[in-house]
Amino acid sequence: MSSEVYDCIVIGAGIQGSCTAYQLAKNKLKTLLLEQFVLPHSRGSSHGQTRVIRKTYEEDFYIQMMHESYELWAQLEKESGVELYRRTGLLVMAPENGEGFSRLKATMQRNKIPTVFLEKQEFSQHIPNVNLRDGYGALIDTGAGVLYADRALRAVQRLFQSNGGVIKDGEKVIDIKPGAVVTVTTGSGVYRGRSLVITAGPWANTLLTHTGLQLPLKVVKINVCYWKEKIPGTYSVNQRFPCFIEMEPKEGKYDIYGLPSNEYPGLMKVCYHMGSETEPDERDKQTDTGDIDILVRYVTRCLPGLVPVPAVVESCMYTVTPDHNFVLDSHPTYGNIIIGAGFSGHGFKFGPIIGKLLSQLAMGQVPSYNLSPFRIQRFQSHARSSL
Ligand SMILES: Cc1cc2nc3c(=O)[nH]c(=O)nc-3n(C[C@H](O)[C@H](O)[C@H](O)COP(=O)(O)OP(=O)(O)OC[C@H]3O[C@@H](n4cnc5c(N)ncnc54)[C@H](O)[C@@H]3O)c2cc1C
Ligand SMILES: O=C(O)[C@@H]1CCCCN1
Repeated sequence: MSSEVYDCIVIGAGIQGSCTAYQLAKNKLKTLLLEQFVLPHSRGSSHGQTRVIRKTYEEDFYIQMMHESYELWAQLEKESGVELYRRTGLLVMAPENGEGFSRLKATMQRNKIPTVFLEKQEFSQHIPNVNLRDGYGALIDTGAGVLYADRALRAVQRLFQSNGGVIKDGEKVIDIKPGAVVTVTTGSGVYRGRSLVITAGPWANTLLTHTGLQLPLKVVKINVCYWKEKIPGTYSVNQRFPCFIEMEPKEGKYDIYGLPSNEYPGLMKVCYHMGSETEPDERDKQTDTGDIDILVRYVTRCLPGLVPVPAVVESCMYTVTPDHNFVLDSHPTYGNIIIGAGFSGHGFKFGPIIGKLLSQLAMGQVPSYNLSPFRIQRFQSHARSSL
């Protein structure tokens, strides 16, 4: 074991761990970022070319965090010199008189988010090649867009290193010994840190076992489906086609969403916002395609310009909490162990602000947002502490 003691060790170099490590290094803390796989990899939750960024949320607290997150993404673009965000707008379709849509509209208005409400008659003029279901309303969050995910992850990791941070990839953490100085053992080394941040995505509970804590997290495999345009360019980012979310689609219980064709020319990404449960190390053994059946019916009904058979299917994982809100908190027993987990399929856009908040917790500072929606305590009967 080296006698070196880091100010902070971060486990997991997905978007949340990388953004946290970057914030710590920027604050001049001696920081080590450990990653089990050789980087870059496609086995967790942060890989792939694109993610949606939006302020379209029903809860004020997410909108407030997104205001700052947009600013931090813009700063990252500036510091890295890499384009990370492309504005496309986000179309939301939902049952017009449903509770979700009413709540969403009210929150958008209350927070003065630039929004265009589309009447049924003008819908097809603004959004050609999309069939709006009868009884469904539509709005556009005009500032929403696409984040270039893989590019963003690389940029943040580079900035972390250029601020003096150390990344050790291909090093799986196999043990954690809590204490005033935490000892972390990997397959090839032993490291010590005054604080520890666990941002292990789908593996959060595997690591938390070493600290006597389990969270109510469900890991699901998402089939990331790309669909071929019958006429290339119909749904292209270059034609200013927006991202979209359909809430409460008739075809399934969860949202269906899409991003304009961009990363694979002629192919549009359309996915189901849920999947089937999996062990993170056994992801490829989960072969359920019930979500794809739902998507085939949806594409056939709603997106007539796409061939209703997926042309490419990739894999990704969500780590889902019971209320779909994140976990951003200190460990209930060990105050110098910080946990960022359960991003429930919507955490990427928050990466920079989550990095800031987790770094504040690791530095013992008061976090700049009220973190009560994200506390471990909210699970009460769910969270099992074996200590
Ligand atoms: C298909 C899909 C679509 C999505 N769409 C959106 C979207 O449009 N907008 C949005 O905002 N969000 C979206 N998300 C969610 C977002 O991508 C995730 O919330 C985010 O990437 C989670 O990041 P993370 O760092 O927590 O996890 P991960 O990226 O999984 O990172 C955790 C890391 O920890 C490492 N690790 C685990 N165990 C160990 C160990 N023992 N030792 C060392 N390292 C370890 C893992 O290898 C991994 O690299 C989507 C997710 C998916 C899957
Ligand atoms: O976080 C998001 O914005 C998207 C919305 C749709 C589901 C996947 N995640």
